[in-house]
Amino acid sequence: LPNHQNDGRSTKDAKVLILGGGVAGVIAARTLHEQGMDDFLIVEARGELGGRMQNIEFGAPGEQYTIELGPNWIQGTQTGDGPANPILTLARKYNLKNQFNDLDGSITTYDYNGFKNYTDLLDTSVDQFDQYIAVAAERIKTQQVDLNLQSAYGIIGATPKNPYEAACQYYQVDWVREYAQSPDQNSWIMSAWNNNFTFNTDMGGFSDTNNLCIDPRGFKTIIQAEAAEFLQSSQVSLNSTVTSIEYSSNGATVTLADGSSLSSDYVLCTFSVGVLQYGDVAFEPALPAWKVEAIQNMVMATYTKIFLQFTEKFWFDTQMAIYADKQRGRYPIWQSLDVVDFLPGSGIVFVTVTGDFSLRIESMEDSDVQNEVMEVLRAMYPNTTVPDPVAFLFKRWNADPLFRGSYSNWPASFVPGHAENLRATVNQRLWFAGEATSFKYYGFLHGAYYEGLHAGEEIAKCIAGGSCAGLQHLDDVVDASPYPFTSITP
Ligand SMILES: Cc1cc2nc3c(=O)[nH]c(=O)nc-3n(C[C@H](O)[C@H](O)[C@H](O)COP(=O)(O)OP(=O)(O)OC[C@H]3O[C@@H](n4cnc5c(N)ncnc54)[C@H](O)[C@@H]3O)c2cc1C
Repeated sequence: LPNHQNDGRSTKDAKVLILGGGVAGVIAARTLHEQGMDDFLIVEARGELGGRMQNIEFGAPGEQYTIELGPNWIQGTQTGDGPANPILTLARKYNLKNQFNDLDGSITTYDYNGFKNYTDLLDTSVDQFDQYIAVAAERIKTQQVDLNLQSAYGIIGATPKNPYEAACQYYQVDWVREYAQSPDQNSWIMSAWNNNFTFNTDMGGFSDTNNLCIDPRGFKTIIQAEAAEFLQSSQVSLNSTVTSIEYSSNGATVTLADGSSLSSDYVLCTFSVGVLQYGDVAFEPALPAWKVEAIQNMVMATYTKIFLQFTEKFWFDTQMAIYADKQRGRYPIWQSLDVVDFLPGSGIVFVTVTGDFSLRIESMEDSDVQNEVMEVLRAMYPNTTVPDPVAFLFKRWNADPLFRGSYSNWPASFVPGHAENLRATVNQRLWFAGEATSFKYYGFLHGAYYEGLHAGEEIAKCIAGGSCAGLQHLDDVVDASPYPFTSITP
């Protein structure tokens, strides 16, 4: 048998198995490579790298355009020569075509009877959003308990009272800031800080600008091109679905769907928290209770873009539109790609739904969803003969076993100890990284980027040092106090 012991390589299949070839996996691999450690293997179920960065050609034959099913924006760019979002840095390096998306100023508003101007309410909802962030900062100073956003809006006196206020709140909370969950499912304090770290330059954020990727190569091109700079074909195994991960303090063995297995000294798991919650991958031994609690306590939100193409544009000339329905979250946010800065002449408009509404439409037939969407569009344009679309498409992110949702979102019951445990190493050998393990930028591409970087650096240190404890965890996340009302008799 060949013996690799003397050439510095592991006798196992790789020193590090990187499970998942999304942003976190690719950047972890690049980091190991930069540290001179090339004995790693990326194991990815799909036929390409990029993970949730996915695009397709959409439209009638001969009228097709590249659209993004997953991430679309570089969120928070750069202010002057301040810190740059690393996704922006990659975009610059690979000449990614991206454009400023005017999410504050280029908006038309509608309700179920057609056009209706309520942009003043939108301005109010921006002020309310700023207020809830400011109050969250005060609560942190005095170590007050986290609450959910619905409570936050109630406390600052901003609970929506009609469909217009609800639509504007949805725009600010569920949509612009991409929490993709209704306010009752969001942490107040952490969502405020998640917002600040990316968008608020006073808090170290990049900028409050969102740039939309409209590159015909697709957004994923930046991560694939980056991988092409350092990755050898022997360092990546595509079309390889992991079914189980066996780990001990000596290393790990990963089993694939075809029955084959791979062994390593270290394993870095970058699967989404949705995949981990769902139990798509078996861990042997079962993960410890502190890790299970952290995984199950995070929320995997779903964000769904529903694309339509028409032969002729009949809709708003702004980049954005808001539709206020009697039911909050029913086909509320519309984006036109058929504008001068994006894909002029494309005839493409799309509507986004999130959270429970996403789950609802994932359980429906495409044709039924299309009928509902068209009903809304026809209500928005009562005096126009709105034809049926020539193309219609949406991706079911929650049903996809490789993702089980779109991105993580911190609920009020998730406290910093849980975040530490979500990221912590198990038995020194089993590591975790991905957008969800980012304290500051969970949910975002740049969160996945920084987490891949961090895990790569830490694993490289372990390898260089011979061994190490990994990232530490708390055995118990303690936040509760004993039942205090001793004077109350049962
Ligand atoms: C609809 C949508 C819109 C978004 N919008 C934005 C946006 O505009 N801006 C932004 O910054 N972020 C956005 N995001 C979030 C962003 O896409 C993620 O934060 C980021 O891509 C996560 O990268 P990751 O490496 O952590 O995980 P992933 O990209 O999920 O990588 C994990 C990899 O593991 C693979 N995998 C899973 N299970 C297995 C298995 N059993 N065996 C082998 N491989 C497996 C998956 O195929 C995947 O490639 C959006 C996401 C979605 C879905």
